[in-house]
Amino acid sequence: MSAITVRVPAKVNLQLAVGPLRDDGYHDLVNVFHAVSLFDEVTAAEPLDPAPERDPSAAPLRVRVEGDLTGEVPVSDDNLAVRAARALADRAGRSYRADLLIRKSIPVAGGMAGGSADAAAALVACNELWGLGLPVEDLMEIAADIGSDVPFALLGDTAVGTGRGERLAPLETAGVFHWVFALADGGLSTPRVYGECDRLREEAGVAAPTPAVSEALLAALREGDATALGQALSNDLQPAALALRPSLADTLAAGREHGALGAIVSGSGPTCAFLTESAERAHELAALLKDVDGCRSVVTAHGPVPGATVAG
Ligand SMILES: C[C@@](CO)(OP(=O)(O)O)[C@H](O)COP(=O)(O)OP(=O)(O)OC[C@H]1O[C@@H](n2ccc(N)nc2=O)[C@H](O)[C@@H]1O
Ligand SMILES: Nc1ncnc2c1ncn2[C@@H]1O[C@H](COP(=O)(O)OP(=O)(O)O)[C@@H](O)[C@H]1O
Repeated sequence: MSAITVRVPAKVNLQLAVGPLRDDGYHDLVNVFHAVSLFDEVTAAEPLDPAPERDPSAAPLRVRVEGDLTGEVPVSDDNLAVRAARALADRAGRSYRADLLIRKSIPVAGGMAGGSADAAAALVACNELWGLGLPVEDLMEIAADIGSDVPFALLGDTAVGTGRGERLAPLETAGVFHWVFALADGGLSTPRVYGECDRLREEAGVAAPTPAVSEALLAALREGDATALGQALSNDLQPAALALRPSLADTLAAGREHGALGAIVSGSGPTCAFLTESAERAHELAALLKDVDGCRSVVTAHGPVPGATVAG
């Protein structure tokens, strides 16, 4: 096969409980991930130019990015998809080549793990393109070294992540949940939001709690109860995201006023997520939120959906 395309979903965090800062610079988490139907696509293709023995200057891994607002996505070796492909080649012990094309629909630096999704998609695509046949457990290990959210993009559906979010256990869910996402202008830096969370806790003299999964959330997922799920959504990073981007409070309030079952900042933000009763209600709410200040665009999606999957 000379090209493999993988489709990979965005995530929203249904619960993000942030524990103390660890010595390695990460926080212990209980992170309930939920994959939603907003997808990036990554194609890994055999390069058409001469093999390296004939052109030693040719880079083994190259990347192009297509889509709206892809300005902040690096097209260098720092791209998370390139880092993932390189880590996979290193594991296989050979200098494989690939041209990667990322078609982005997931907002960049939006708290929906688009970069992590691209890394997971690159692992699946290159594993196939290079005929490595590595099992998903091996891909999971490589994924965790790239970033805390990357393993979940391989797994998809709904899962709880512990440790720094990379140790996953799938969660039982029933039915389909309907979401509206309000995308903001510009991103928020994940380390900066974690740093602000620590700062706010210190300022308030509050010790970081030991993170624990919400039983109410687990029950709502098991029963497919959107009303209960809306009430159980929680995000310990939300106060920090709001401190750094105060306009998000207005976006969340607008969603609640228009009847969302739950309104929350997704992960480190600035994307805001709204849960609704039905696909129809999601479209109605999306239309109402379109004109809210600070809202760049609004999309609807459903979850859960599977993780990185070879297309076609
Ligand atoms: C906050 C979350 C919620 O799912 O995602 P986003 O909302 O940004 O997508 C994640 O915890 C982000 O995971 P990811 O984006 O993979 O982060 P990593 O590359 O592993 O780490 C980037 C930086 O975030 C901080 N970090 C990340 C994970 C963690 N458990 N504790 C942390 O403090 C650290 O400062 C770290 O250096
Ligand atoms: N393939 C990629 N897609 C998006 N961002 C990437 C990618 N590779 C590296 N990055 C960098 O990672 C940062 C965080 O990206 P992203 O995963 O979209 O956001 P978040 O961590 O908020 O979910 C971006 O600011 C960008 O500089």
